[in-house]
Amino acid sequence: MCFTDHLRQENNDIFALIFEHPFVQGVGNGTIPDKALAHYIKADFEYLNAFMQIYGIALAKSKKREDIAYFFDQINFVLNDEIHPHRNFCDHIGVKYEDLQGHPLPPTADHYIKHMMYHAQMGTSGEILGALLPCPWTYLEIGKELMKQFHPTRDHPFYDWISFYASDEVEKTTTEMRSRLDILAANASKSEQDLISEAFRKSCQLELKFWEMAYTCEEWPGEKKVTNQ
Ligand SMILES: Cc1ncc(C[n+]2csc(CCO)c2C)c(N)n1
Repeated sequence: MCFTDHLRQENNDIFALIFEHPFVQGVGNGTIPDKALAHYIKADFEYLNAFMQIYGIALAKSKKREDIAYFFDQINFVLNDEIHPHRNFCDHIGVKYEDLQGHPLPPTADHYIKHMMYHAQMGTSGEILGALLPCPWTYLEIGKELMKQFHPTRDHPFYDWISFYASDEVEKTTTEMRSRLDILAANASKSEQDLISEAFRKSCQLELKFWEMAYTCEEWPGEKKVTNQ
């Protein structure tokens, strides 16, 4: 068993909770309150900006041309392809994408991006990938799980969202990140491997909490608005 197989096995409890979360099940059966969809897109637009910045930090720390090219391609993917599933949600609720951009991150999304930023700034390359991997991996499995459970056809309201995440491109992104992490972990000490596992598990848990944040329209308490600083 390779390192990332172990990670997947150790976090099976969280993957299972994600698949059965009411937001994720609501994507499958086409019923999610509009409010929750809007809350999700607002937070996810900012999350994807942060994700690209983290790839940028990883790129800046890369020495080999091939690694630079890898992070560059991943930024390009998030920038130009990840907008399609967002547009699917926007079209469904009849809201312009632009109106859901530039909003402050709710607490859970704020915590998640700061967790990834921490590993990007303070950790090894393995730790960075450990913190990033649950992002494509949980979404790929959600896409496949919803395909299996609901067999959506083109007339399903979230057909584009589900088929995007169940696609070969997202599979390729996940497989490539896994193989890169497997190589780094194979050359890492036991204590570094433990740090990678810890970063991976927290990101899985924060993925689950992100769905909950969107479903409950989580906000910061109090009257004064916060910013994304
Ligand atoms: C909270 C949250 N987690 C994961 C994704 C999915 N996702 C984000 S970036 C990316 C590509 C990675 O190279 C994928 C698959 C999302 N949209 N929002």
